Order: sequence, then structure tokens, then C-alpha cells
Amino acid sequence: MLADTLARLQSTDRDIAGRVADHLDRLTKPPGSLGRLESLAITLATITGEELPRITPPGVLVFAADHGVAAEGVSAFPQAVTAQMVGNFVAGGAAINVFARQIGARLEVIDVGVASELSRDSAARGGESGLVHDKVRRGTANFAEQDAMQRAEAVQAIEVGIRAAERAVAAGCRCLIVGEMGIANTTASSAMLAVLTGEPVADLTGQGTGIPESRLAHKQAVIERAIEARAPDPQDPLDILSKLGGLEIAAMAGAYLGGASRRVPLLVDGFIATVAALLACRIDSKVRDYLIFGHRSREPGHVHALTALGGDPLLELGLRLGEGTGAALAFPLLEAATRMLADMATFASAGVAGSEGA
Ligand SMILES: Cc1cc2ncn([C@H]3O[C@H](COP(=O)(O)O)[C@@H](O)[C@H]3O)c2cc1C
Ligand SMILES: O=C(O)c1cccnc1
Repeated sequence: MLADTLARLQSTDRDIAGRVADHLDRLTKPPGSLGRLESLAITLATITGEELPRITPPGVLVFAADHGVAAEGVSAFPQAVTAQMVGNFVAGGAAINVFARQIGARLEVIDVGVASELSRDSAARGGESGLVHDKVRRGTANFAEQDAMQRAEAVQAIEVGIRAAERAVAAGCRCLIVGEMGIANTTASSAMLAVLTGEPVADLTGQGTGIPESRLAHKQAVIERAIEARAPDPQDPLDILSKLGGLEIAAMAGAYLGGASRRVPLLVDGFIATVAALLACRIDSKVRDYLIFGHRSREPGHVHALTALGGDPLLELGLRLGEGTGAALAFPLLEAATRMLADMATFASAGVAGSEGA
């Protein structure tokens, strides 16, 4: 399935960019005056192959999994919160539920590796979003002591993500927002980012859910020792994922690969999501052209992950949550870009005089 997805991945349609740029200059505004909204419109056209791109409804995919490395005391919250938050997603009470409703998104929560068995009838008990059971294993192993998972499990988790993206596209979603829930996943993300970029762990590691400053040095030391002990091959994204990764992060990378293979714009959330997007790009660099970055997270590693991808986020709101929240908040800007293209009058149609030039 991964091989089929990679075989289908194409470069975006650059030819369309010139035509959309010409159309933008015919709209009733001084050329370029809508700034980034104009480049956003061109990007959406190159991704979708449509001169009038359609991006609604968006699909939000929240992947949940646990992390063995939580046992090292690297998060401010206990591991059980992952499963408890899945219950909250299903009931509709988490931040991502609120923002997903605001943008009319289809929301799906996928258990790709929560440590406990989640109730199979939870979605039927009046919850608003479906819970998909696609568990690869009950959490990763503690990568401070052994590899987080086997390579075959990392591939399986990537395929969980591809399947979720395929379901969203089949249900009519035209833009994907990929989010996560997994206590200790900032530790896994910082570790993988350090290997992917070669930058110092201290620059890439932050307080996550809010560990005290005094525990930050411990978190960094856990990551540094694990990188040394696991010794992943920096050129091999699957090796990095299996030795230091998380099941939800692998699934997120898979969702980006799957969405790109279906020519759907991928609106990237915060730190965890950007590390997953970087992994997807290391698996196939063509994914990069499908990425639009929603916001800059307060987690200090995020700016480094963005730099590695050449990403320039739309918003900076001081968020440090994940779940897909920052991307969901940025979605109305994408919608504005498409409406500008489709609904604004041209100089000719409105009888407005154009520029007289210099
Ligand atoms: C109630 C709650 C809701 C959340 N929603 C997202 N996260 C975020 O925090 C976690 C990562 O931080 P760390 O690595 O420090 O554990 C992830 O689950 C992430 O999605 C949450 C965390 C908590 C506690
Ligand atoms: O930016 C994120 O994705 C993030 C930051 C802190 C905690 N969880 C997620």
C-alpha cells in the first residue's frame, strides 16, 4: 500500500500558476495588494490542478497513540491522559472539536496505538465523531531502553495514516488537517528532529505540556542518551521512526503521503505535525509542494522543523497544543483565498478603470 501511494505521487501543476496569477491581476484591486492571500491562491491551484480550487469541506484526522518513553518522566501529564482525551474527542469536547465544528470539518479520531483498549461502542453513545480502531500495537516501547517499534510496525502505522487520508478524500474532503494526541510525543518528535537535522537536542527540546524548567535538562538528557544508544541512520526515515518515533507520528506521515497522492492541500499544524511532515518529505520529497503551514507553535523545536522544510506559517498565536488546532484556525484564510479567486469582480466585469502604469 505504501509502495502504491508513492507510485501515485506526482509533482504539483506549475503551469497553472501563470494563468491564476494573470486572473488575480484582472480582479478589482491593485496588483499584489492581497499579499499572501494571492500566493496562497496560486499554491492551492497548483496543488489541486484547478484554476478555481475547491477546498471545502476540510477533513481533520486526529491520530492517537502512547509512548513508552513517558515512563522516563518527560511529560507534565500521566500516560492515561491519551486515552482519556480520545474519550473527550469522541464526545466532542476538546479544542479540536470546537474548531473543527467552526470550519465545518469532517473529524475522525484514529486509535493507532493507545496503550489501553478503548471502548468499541464509545462512538455509538451519542458522541459526535467516529472513533476508528486501527491499532498497530499498544503504545511504543520505551526508546530510552529499546527501539520504539519494529520497522514493519512503522510501515503498518504509516499505512493506517494512508487509509485514513483515503477515507477522508472518499468522503469528499478537499483539504486535510492532521492532528495528534499522545502523551510524551514532544520527546519523540524532538529526538527524531535532532537526527533528521543534525542540530543539538538542547535547541530542539521544549516544555511540551508544561514540564517545569528544572525538568527540561532531564528530558534533553533522556533524548541525547537514546539517540546515542539507538543510533538511527539519519538518511533512513523509517529507521528513525522505528527507533525513536511514535505510532501516531508515523500515521501522520502516512496521511501526508496519502493526501499528497490524491492532490489534496495539506494544512500542517504545530511541532509534532511538522516533524511528521518532514519525515513524509524524507520518504518522498514531492510531498513538500502539497504542504501549507498553519501556525508557528511556541514549542522551540518548531521553528527548526519549519526551517528544514522552508515553511512560513500563516499565523502566530502563541499556541502549544497540537491536536490540529493551529491548522484548523488557519483554514478560513485558505477559504478566503479561494473565494477571492472565484467571487471577486474583474476590472472589465465591474467597469472599473485599470492601472495607468508608470
Ligand atoms: C489535556 C491535554 C490535551 C492535549 N491535547 C494535545 N496535547 C498535546 O500534548 C502532548 C504532548 O506533550 P508532552 O510531550 O509534554 O506530553 C500531546 O498529546 C499533544 O497532542 C494535550 C496534552 C494534554 C495534557
Ligand atoms: O506544537 C505542537 O504540536 C505541540 C506543542 C506542545 C505540546 N503538544 C503539541
